[in-house]
Amino acid sequence: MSKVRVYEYAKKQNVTSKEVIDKLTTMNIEVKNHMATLESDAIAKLDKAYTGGKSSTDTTQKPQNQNRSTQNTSGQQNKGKGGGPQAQNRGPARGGQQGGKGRGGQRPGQQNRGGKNNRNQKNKQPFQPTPMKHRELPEKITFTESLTVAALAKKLHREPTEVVKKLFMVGVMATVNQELDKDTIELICEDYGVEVEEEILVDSTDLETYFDEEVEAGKMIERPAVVTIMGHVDHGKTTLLDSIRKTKVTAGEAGGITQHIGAYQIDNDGKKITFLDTPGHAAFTTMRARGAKVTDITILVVAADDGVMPQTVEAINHAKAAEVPIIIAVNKMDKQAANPDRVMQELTEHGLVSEAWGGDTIFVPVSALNGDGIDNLLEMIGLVSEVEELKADPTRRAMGTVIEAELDKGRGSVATLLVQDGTLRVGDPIVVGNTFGRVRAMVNDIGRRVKEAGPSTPVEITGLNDVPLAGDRFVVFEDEKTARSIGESRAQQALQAQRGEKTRVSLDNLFEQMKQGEMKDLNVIVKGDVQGSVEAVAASLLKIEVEGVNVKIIHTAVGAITESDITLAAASNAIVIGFNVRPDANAKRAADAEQVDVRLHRIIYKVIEEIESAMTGLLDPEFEEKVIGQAEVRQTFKVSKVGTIAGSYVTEGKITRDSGIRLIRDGIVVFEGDLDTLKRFKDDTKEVAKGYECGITLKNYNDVREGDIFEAFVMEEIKRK
Ligand SMILES: Nc1nc2c(ncn2[C@@H]2O[C@H](COP(=O)(O)OP(=O)(O)OP(=O)(O)O)[C@@H](O)[C@H]2O)c(=O)[nH]1
Repeated sequence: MSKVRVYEYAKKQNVTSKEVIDKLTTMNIEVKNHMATLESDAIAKLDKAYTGGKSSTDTTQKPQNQNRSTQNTSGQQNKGKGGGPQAQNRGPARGGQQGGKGRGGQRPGQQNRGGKNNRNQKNKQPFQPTPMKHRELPEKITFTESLTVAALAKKLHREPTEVVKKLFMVGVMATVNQELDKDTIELICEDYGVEVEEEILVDSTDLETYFDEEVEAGKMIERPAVVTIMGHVDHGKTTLLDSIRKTKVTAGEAGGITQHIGAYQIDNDGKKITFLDTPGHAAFTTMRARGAKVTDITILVVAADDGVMPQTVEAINHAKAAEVPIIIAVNKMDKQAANPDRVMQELTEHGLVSEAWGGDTIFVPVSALNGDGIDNLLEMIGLVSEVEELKADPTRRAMGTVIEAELDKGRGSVATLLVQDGTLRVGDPIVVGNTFGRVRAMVNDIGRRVKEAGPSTPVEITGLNDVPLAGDRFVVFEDEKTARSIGESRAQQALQAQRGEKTRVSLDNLFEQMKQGEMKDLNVIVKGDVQGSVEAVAASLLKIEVEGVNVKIIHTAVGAITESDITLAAASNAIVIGFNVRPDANAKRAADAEQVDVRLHRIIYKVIEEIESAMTGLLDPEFEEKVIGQAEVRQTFKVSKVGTIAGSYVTEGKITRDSGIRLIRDGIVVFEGDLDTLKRFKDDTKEVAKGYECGITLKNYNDVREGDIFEAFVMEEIKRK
């Protein structure tokens, strides 16, 4: 019979050590304390008292899954008293724990092991203690995304093999290094009775996440609307901006007339409105392309004497793509030639129907020059802002967008920021795009130094380590160290991203994106040579029916593909179709840089075919012609049945048997077709290189003359982007 200490015995009987000691005292058995060893006769007596004589230390009676504790107990036996308190501790502790958790279930594997141990015990082989400490199951574990079996076992303080067995029991065959998904992890943890929680990793360097932070509804207050003015060249954007500012800037403010930064704020009957002075639509869309939505309302200026012009349409489409409400300012109403009805009529064609005509677009006749109608315009802005319910929480950390930024010789990096939420203060540690710093000085729209700026306020700041880009987001952090580390890792990431690839939609990856459910709308911009062809292409595109994706025409116009088209395409993840038109040099460069897919066509059904096949994943490989060589005809021989043999001399590159041939006479292509035979002396040959003579005949063409030039070309498949 084994020796057992008092506390061990107490644990087995689920009583306190003191109770056991008391009982022993009544039996006249003296023990010093709970660590005292019980002799076998004492155990027998206690057993009698507690269990009516059934031995409590008889290990062979126990469930097999307690074999490990048995193992330890037998170890203690072998080692005798030298086993030390810790070693003695293990066996019973585990036994108690298992009993406590009420888990009597046995696994076949464990039985086997138990059997083996029992044999060991019988053979009295020296005991090898298990290296892993037996630890209690944790109450709760956490994981992110997934865990390997080994990692899960470690978190559960269990042997990996035990977890593998458990998995096996629930029908999951897994090796120790296999990744387990969320469901499986939860299943296993449930089986162990351990709570489990998935931790969602938040990327602290992603500034957008701060914009998405939950805010208390109670702290939200009304904020000024942010307005952008757009329109065709010379329709009066600048004049309107000036006119609004002059009428509304308080007279007492010295220097209030000169606008200091690319945005300003006015007070209209106690309500503030912020105007952004973005030069043109491109800037507006560039910001959007960078993920920033800054504009709440767009004022579209249309000169009443000129009507809707190409850039008016472009502005409409930019605003629509950004889903920003549009107010029409029909300008130059003071002019004799003003014809507001015509403006209304023309805009109807672009889906902007005036309220007077039963639509819901606000039209305000104004004269930016003499100030007529400006009050009405501001009132309408107020009305739309109310409908939009523009709100922000001034108590939050400040965040917003860069309106413009530059490097100033004296002051270093200078950035105009639009605070969109929270309140920005001098001294705030800040991350702006891929730059960081502390707000050193802050200046408002009229050049005054300010200490803080609330929602919808434009301010100019200094104190950044580098110059950010227009459209970059900014977020304030609790300390400079955090700001620095986030700013630095963002700069690092940006560098890596520059080297890596962007995934813009292109016809080549369209099908892939559709399959992955990333694409619901295929945004398309159509540019064409004449209005008729643009409309025809757009109409045919809209007729394409492929399940899972919708063609959405976001902009159409007559003329070459411009940089602005590319910017809009990049911001809206659109492809550009050019029908009988080409991109200009700037557009080409921008398309390359932004990786916008530009498709050029001359035949409508080809456009449709291409888009359709891209949608169904059947896009044919694209080929490009490559000129491989040139030969000059030195002499011709007419041979009956064969035709004209051109004795030629290869002047450049090479001519190959399977190349296509263009026959050029006086700079004009007179024939294009296939080569029939290519011979060196009398033998057929596969290719003839520069500096050699050869005989060439063409398939179905005999009018070859001395002095003609053969241009050899091959069609090469080009790798899709
Ligand atoms: N008669 C009249 N002229 C106006 C009015 N608004 C603007 N103009 C004139 O129209 C011309 C163009 O005005 P701008 O404000 O520069 O036009 P813009 O749209 O800003 O032009 P860009 O900056 O070139 O795109 C200027 O000569 C203005 O004086 C108006 O309400 N009435």
